[in-house]
Amino acid sequence: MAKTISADICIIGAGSGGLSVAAGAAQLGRKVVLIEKGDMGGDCLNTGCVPSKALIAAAGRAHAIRHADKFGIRSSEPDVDFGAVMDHVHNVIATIAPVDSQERFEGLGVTVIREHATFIGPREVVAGGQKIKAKHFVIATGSTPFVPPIDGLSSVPFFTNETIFENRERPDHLIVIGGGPIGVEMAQAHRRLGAKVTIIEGDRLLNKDDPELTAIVANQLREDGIDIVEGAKANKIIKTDAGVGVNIDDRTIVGSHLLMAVGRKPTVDDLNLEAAGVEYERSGIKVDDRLRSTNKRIFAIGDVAGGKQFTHVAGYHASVLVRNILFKMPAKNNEGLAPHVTYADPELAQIGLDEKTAREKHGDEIKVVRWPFLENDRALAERDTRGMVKVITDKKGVVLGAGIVGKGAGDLLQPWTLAITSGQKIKTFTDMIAPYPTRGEANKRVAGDWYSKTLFSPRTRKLISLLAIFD
Ligand SMILES: Cc1cc2nc3c(=O)[nH]c(=O)nc-3n(C[C@H](O)[C@H](O)[C@H](O)COP(=O)(O)OP(=O)(O)OC[C@H]3O[C@@H](n4cnc5c(N)ncnc54)[C@H](O)[C@@H]3O)c2cc1C
Ligand SMILES: NC(=O)c1ccc[n+]([C@@H]2O[C@H](COP(=O)([O-])OP(=O)(O)OC[C@H]3O[C@@H](n4cnc5c(N)ncnc54)[C@H](O)[C@@H]3O)[C@@H](O)[C@H]2O)c1
Repeated sequence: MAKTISADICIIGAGSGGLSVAAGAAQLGRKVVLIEKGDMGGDCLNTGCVPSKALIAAAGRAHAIRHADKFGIRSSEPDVDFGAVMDHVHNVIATIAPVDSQERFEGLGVTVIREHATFIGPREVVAGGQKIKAKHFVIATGSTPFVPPIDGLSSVPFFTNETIFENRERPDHLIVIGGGPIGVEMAQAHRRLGAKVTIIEGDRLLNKDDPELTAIVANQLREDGIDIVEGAKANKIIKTDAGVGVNIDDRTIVGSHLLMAVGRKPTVDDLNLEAAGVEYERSGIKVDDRLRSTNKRIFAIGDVAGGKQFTHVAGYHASVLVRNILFKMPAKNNEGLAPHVTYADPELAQIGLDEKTAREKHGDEIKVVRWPFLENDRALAERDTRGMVKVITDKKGVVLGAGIVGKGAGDLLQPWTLAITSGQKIKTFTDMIAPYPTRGEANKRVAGDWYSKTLFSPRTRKLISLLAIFD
């Protein structure tokens, strides 16, 4: 007979979302059970954000060695030890892992069960030999790589994000199917670590972002030597002597290895959601604006909730949930305000509306301003002037969206995130004093540009000459 545990909150999944709820609820004195079937830390720590950014960092070093000559330092072809690069990647994971560990959470008072969880009723879950009854359940089971039913795919070995960081030998020629964030980040990292790389993208590269900005990333990828095939869906995969062949339209691209990066699938299988009265669809569990499922005692957060799939969104969902469940506040999910960053070089960061969506929503009642890093002294000193800051406002200057492409774009975007979250006008940026020389000055200059046409108009000049009477 299964042992029964009673809890205030039972969380399924110890990834970015589940861990945040567990830490918050336990520290607020609630009895929390956290169930995890795999590694603590979920996708982000083990097979997502952390290993990918560590690999990108190594690739950046290799790229810098190749291109040092512009600084008067002799360039050379770096001697990349791919196995040692993967050691570095796993070392970074191990360094961060204690924060997400079972020991840490048990130290906070959480009961951690390392088993697969399944619902057996609207308020009951079983995991291993234990039955958990709770006032509230949180499904934070994340997502897994979507593997499309492409003819022949099952006849060849292929990587996904779950296996690529275990590979210790540099691929001769990596074919990446999918030119979204995973495809782009992994393609550039592998190319810079010495592999030949081809990206096959059915639509256009990074198609969720502003094409004016993504074109700058695509240029760099091409300059790095990546072959990009856009508007071409992989329709058949064949096994070849070299490894793998991917048929697109009337030609076959042959490579040594294959990475599938065509999107994600919410982890809803094997949870027996029907028994709990929780409905789901292809994109994930159906939730209302308070993240409640069709069973009001069961919430869903993070990748499985069918919205934006980012670690910071899963963490934000957790905060919405804590306010709802513990503070009894009707907090609403407003993930539309979440920024996203693709960590290519140059980085690509976006918050709020991009130009196309802003025009669809506001017609011509918007103003678009840009400031290129070509006019930024720090960028010139660093000989890296790729990219720009692009800002969209309404007629009165309220910031609707901002997109940045360039070195450190993710960090540079943060004041715009604050401005949009707090409904500020672009004038806030002209008022601030930005330290010189920083890339952040571009944020002030783009705001200055918004006013310059008015400021340097004949009307203002006339006003200034009138005021000169008081000289
Ligand atoms: C290659 C890659 C790079 C990424 N880079 C970034 C980035 O730079 N920035 C960013 O913000 N986002 C990034 N993401 C996205 C980010 O990893 C996810 O959005 C985030 O991990 C989602 O968190 P989550 O808590 O919803 O799910 P997860 O972190 O996936 O956690 C879900 C957990 O639930 C467990 N689980 C599932 N079913 C059960 C069950 N029945 N019983 C018990 N346990 C179960 C799983 O084992 C897993 O540990 C990246 C993703 C990938 C794949
Ligand atoms: N920096 C980050 O924050 C980061 C990094 C990686 C992943 N992520 C998260 O993970 C999610 C998944 O990333 P992803 O890149 O796998 O998915 P994605 O859905 O963003 O991109 C997949 C791409 O594959 C293409 N595609 C689909 N089928 C194809 C086919 N048969 N042939 C050729 N192309 C095909 C699609 O057109 C699309 O552009 C992202 O949306 C994001 O939420 C975030």
